[in-house]
This record gives sequence, structure tokens and C-alpha cells, in this order.
Amino acid sequence: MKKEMVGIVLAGGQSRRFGSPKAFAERNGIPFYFYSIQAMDDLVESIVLVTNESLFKQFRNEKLSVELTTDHQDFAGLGPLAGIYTAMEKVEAEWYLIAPVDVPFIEKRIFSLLLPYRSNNPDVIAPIAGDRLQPLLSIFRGTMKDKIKEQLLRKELSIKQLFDKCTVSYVEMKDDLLFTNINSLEEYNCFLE
Ligand SMILES: Nc1nc2c(ncn2[C@@H]2O[C@H](COP(=O)(O)OP(=O)(O)OP(=O)(O)O)[C@@H](O)[C@H]2O)c(=O)[nH]1
Repeated sequence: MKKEMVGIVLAGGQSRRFGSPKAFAERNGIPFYFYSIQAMDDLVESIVLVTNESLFKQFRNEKLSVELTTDHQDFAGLGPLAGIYTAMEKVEAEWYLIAPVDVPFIEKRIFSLLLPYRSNNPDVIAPIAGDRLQPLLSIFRGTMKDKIKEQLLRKELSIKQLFDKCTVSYVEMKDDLLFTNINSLEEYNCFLE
């Protein structure tokens, strides 16, 4: 049965810049990926965490109450759009709350501020924080699935390219610290040590 709201945690990246799986890096003793789950947990009916083959076991050992899966075999490793498509294929929903695993200051209020924009009837609701678009911490309508698949089949992996083809409600957010994205150890040391 189609759900109203489902969460997607994107956890299938390679963490090349970080040097080890950044999903499991910690802030205050809690792994990064868990902050993303927590930020959406109260707002959705279920959560799909999409990872890759090499991290799957490690996530399974965490015994999470989320649906754990790996990227759709046709698109494995093709980036965040592959993860979003995979989750949309797994669980049908009207809306998807999406978060990456490398934003350890993420809070529920980001999604709470985005959700009301559903009334504008957009395909996507995406925040702009500190003048930067945050396309991976956003809300997608389920009808985006076919457009994402078309792009993946053409190996067009850019989210911004996808946004050019749909209606996006852009939402300016003041507190850009919440969106702090940790890609490297230098960034980790700067924001978390
Ligand atoms: N499911 C899935 N998630 C992905 C994929 N690529 C990136 N992600 C996730 O998307 C978010 C942003 O990823 P990036 O930081 O751009 O890429 P990364 O591969 O994790 O890191 P780098 O190797 O340093 O570029 C993170 O939460 C990643 O786990 C993918 O192919 N599949």
C-alpha cells in the first residue's frame, strides 16, 4: 500500500575524501548516520537506508529499525540519485524525506520547515542555506521516480540537472550550521574535535 511519507538515508558513498566510511564517524559517540535517521524518524512511516555491498554487513550489525538495502543492481554506485531511486522502488510513497549520512548536525526542524511547502504542489522542496543549495537534504515527491530513472539510464548523475526538469520549491534557511557537511578529515577536525 502506498505510504504518505517515507524517509531515505543515502549511505552508499565511497568516502574517498574522508578515508574511511563516514557514516560511522562519530559525533558525541553517536555515528553520523544515526543523526540522519533521528532527524526524520518522527515524521515518516518508515525509513529506507540505502548503502553499498561493502557496508551492508556493518549496517546490518547495527540492528536498526529501518529497511536496509543496497543500490538497485542496474545503478549501483552511480551516486545519490541511484540511492533515491532504489528507495523509491522499494517503498512507494507520496513524499520522501531525504538525507545524506555526512551531516551530523542535522535536526528534525529542517524537515519541519520544508514540509509545509507541499501545499505549493512542487516536485521537490529543497533548502538553500548560507547561499548554497542543499539538494541531498530535501523532500521529493514520489512522482520523481521515473525522471530519476531516465537520468540514471542516460548516466546523467547530477541532481541539479534533475531539478532543471521539475518544479522545485526553494526554501531559504538561516541556520546553515545544521547543514555542515563533513567530507574530509580536515572538516571533521575543524567541526567536531
Ligand atoms: N545509495 C547511495 N548513496 C550514495 C552514493 N554515492 C554517494 N552516496 C551518499 O550520498 C551522500 C553524499 O555523498 P558524497 O559525499 O558526495 O560522496 P561519497 O562517495 O560518500 O564521498 P567521496 O568518495 O569523498 O566523494 C552520502 O550520504 C553518501 O553516502 C551511491 O552511489 N549510492
